[in-house]
Amino acid sequence: MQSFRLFMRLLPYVKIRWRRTAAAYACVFAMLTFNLLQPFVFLLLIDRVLVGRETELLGPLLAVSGGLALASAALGVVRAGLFRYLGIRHTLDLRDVILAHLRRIPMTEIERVGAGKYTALMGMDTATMGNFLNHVVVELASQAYSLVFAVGVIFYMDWRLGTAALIFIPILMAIPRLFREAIARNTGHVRAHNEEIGTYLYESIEGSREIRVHGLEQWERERNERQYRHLVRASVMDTLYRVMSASFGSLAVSAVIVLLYAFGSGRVLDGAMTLGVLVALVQYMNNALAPVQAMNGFVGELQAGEVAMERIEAFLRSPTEAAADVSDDGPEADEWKPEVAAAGLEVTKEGHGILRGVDFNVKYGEFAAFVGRSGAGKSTVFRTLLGFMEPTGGHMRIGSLPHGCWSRGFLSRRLGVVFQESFLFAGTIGENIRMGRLNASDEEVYEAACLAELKPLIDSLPEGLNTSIGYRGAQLSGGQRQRIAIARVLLQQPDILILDEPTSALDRSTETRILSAIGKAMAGKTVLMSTHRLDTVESADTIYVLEQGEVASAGKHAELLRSSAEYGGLIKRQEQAGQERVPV
Ligand SMILES: Nc1ncnc2c1ncn2[C@@H]1O[C@H](COP(=O)(O)OP(=O)(O)OP(=O)(O)O)[C@@H](O)[C@H]1O
Repeated sequence: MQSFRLFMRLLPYVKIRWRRTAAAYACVFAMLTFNLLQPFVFLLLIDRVLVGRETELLGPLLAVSGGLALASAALGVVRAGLFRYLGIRHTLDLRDVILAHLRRIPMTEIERVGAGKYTALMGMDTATMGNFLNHVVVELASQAYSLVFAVGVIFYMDWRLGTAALIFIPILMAIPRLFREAIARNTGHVRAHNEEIGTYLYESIEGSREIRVHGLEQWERERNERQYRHLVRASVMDTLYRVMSASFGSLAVSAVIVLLYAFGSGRVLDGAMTLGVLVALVQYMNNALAPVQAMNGFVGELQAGEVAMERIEAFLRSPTEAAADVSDDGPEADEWKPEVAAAGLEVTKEGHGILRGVDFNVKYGEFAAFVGRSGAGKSTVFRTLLGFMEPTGGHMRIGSLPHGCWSRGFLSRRLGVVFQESFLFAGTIGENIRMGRLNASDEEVYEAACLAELKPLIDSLPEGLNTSIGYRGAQLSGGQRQRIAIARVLLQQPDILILDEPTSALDRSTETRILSAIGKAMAGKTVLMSTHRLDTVESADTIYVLEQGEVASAGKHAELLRSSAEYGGLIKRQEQAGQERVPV
């Protein structure tokens, strides 16, 4: 029943692929039938050929037995191939479901949880469920079939033994219940520790540079070792309970077979039963009890499935973003206008106010700059605009509608972003730029690359745009990576462009040329940019000076120079920093 419930819970998330599944199960049941017919052939062999001396039956009976074995072996190969295919496909189905949900949950949640949990969900848990569906369920169905078939034959041969079998089977089936809870608990612990270790290992790889330069190898080993100890303890306990469950089952089966021999030998000696019938009965009793024992052995796997399913379901129940819809539908196309405004915008995290009543109004075609000291809240303004953080107060508007009215899909086609460290995917330079607009031609990609000052680099590479850039663009410099991200957004040609310190890794002259290229490409469109290099935003229509999550002052560069102490302070600090750098 537990397996059936688990099967029903899993069903909505996988595509069953009925034709292949039916073929695979047909192989299973045909194979089982062929195997279960063998003891009957041996019965005839012993009683009719060996005891009854009907030697003419020897050849045909051996041929039938050999034929059954061959057919069963051939079906076994087909069955293995079909279930392997289904197992992988079902695992991938589940991964797709998880990935689709991952795309809809808040970014802050993804950043908080980290990679370990999601890798464990998509790796271990989906594989466990793929295995459950295409190994555990199949085995349970096969065992149930063998059990019914064998008990039926035993009843047909000797009703008293059949009745005895019916009494023993439920007792054997009750054994795993003794261990079920302990197995579930330890399986859960193993998963949780694996998840933690997954996060640590991910960090060990991502943080390789820091670990080397700070000599953190010992710290890394100790940190891992603490988790390994918990994992080892839980894994050993998990295995011990599983083995105990299976061993108690085996012991009980052996006891039943010994009893059967004791009972049957007396009847054969009395002449009440033929030797062939005793041999066949022992085999059928084995066929009846082996499934029960096997089912006991599956308790561990069932519990692992139960734990994995709970984790998957809990994840799929986790709240999604309000505007997670990725379709291109806007509320009303003519409500769209590349304008952004906020009034009293508040963002709070764990009781701490990150944005505290921020006001801004960026009109169509304007260039707005957000400046301020580190931690002032500039990126948070952009992250909120991008839907990565939820406002906890105030209003934010895009076009003529509140921010939340627009679907993520609609906005993603109209908003372009360059982060300080944009993510580059393993692939070529061209592929990474083309992510801005997937249907762009090679010429358009090259043109965008040139605008982003990548022409000298691309022309110097033997494979040009087709050059692979390695994992996260590791084969490029920080500035080259930033320029690829800029080329990507220039190719996209968004209505609103958000630049979050997009040129921090570039030298002054490249930065100036790129900003001028962006300015030309985005002429007449709306640009929001944050930066620490104040001279790059002197031409902005409005500069918003943020301090501790509030807009301390706003206006044009010249106005702010006259009236804003905060802006003056920022410029002074920048000049001092510049002077301090000169002698170095
Ligand atoms: N997800 C989050 N949870 C909790 N606090 C956060 C979160 N994101 C940002 N903060 C906090 O909010 C404050 C503003 O961060 P933000 O990144 O917006 O600053 P910034 O002005 O862009 O800084 P920088 O110039 O250094 O990039 C910081 O104190 C930061 O620690």
